[in-house]
Amino acid sequence: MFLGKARAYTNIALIKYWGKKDETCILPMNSSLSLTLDAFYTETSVCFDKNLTRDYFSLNGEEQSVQQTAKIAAFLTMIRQQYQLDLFAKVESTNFVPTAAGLASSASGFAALAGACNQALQLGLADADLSRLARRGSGSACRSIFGGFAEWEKGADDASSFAKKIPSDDWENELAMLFVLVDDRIKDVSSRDGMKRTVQTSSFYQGWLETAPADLQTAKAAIAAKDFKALGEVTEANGLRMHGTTLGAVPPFSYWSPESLKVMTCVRQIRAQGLPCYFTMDAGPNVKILVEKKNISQLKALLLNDFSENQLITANAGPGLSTLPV
Ligand SMILES: O=C(O)C[C@@](O)(CF)CCOP(=O)(O)OP(=O)(O)O
Repeated sequence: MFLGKARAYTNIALIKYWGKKDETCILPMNSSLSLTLDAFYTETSVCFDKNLTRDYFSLNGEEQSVQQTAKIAAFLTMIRQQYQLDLFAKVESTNFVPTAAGLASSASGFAALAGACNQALQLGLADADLSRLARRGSGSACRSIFGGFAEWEKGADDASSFAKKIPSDDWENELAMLFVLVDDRIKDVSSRDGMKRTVQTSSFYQGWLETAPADLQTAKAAIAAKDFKALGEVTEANGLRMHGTTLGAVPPFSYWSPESLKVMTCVRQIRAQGLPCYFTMDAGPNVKILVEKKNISQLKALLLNDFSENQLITANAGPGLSTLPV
């Protein structure tokens, strides 16, 4: 038996990954940039065992169905092919998220799984190759190998598409993110399905591709200059442009719920009153607000006028992947 265990934290994209050039290899159409957070993480253990006759996956102590295990099994099959292995594995993941409000991201899960496999099989992968491995599980997972700010260079092929840490002089430690949980019954389109439909059918997708590279450069310059206003503005604009592409898809769709829009309006009003804060959203109705750590208490107090305490979760910058004792 070969055992491995790792912990990885979720990351939130400030410049979004939205659209694949290659579905099998998970190569993106554009480069992206994220902030790894400390509030949500996944611990994953893997056991490659010759006595197993198929892959098993349990999440938060519950055995998952074959269908739910499909993404994990596909990742393990890629590992078996890449490393000429004929062993099945048992994967056990625990998501440490303050609430079950669907915040657990595939990013922390697959980054942790990549780290656990690296340890179990003693692959000795350096960060760039670990990032590539995680990317094969879920694109955004490649950024969770690193703490703080990470840039996922889209690259041209499997070998050149991976993330790296952005030098920031630890500026991320002066920032925070406030999650506003929007309780929404509508079943979202998954990020994987959403970006596929958008790439294939959206009349606005070309506009996204034409603007994302400049947004990335603006965000990197803002980080280098520790310019919060510049980083916030490009984060909010880029997120809105990403979501704009879904409205042009066939059939059109949107991740925004009425309460999402209410949060966005609140953020704009609070910003207009002089507290710098900027929102971003991913493949769901929850809203993430980027704010300087010194202002998080005031922001939270203002939001409590419109939202309940248990809808608000604060997060600071988080660390990169760590392997754990097995
Ligand atoms: O995180 C971002 O850059 C933006 C998004 O979160 C916006 F929704 C997409 C993340 O997509 P992911 O779940 O990584 O897709 P996969 O590669 O199909 O598994």
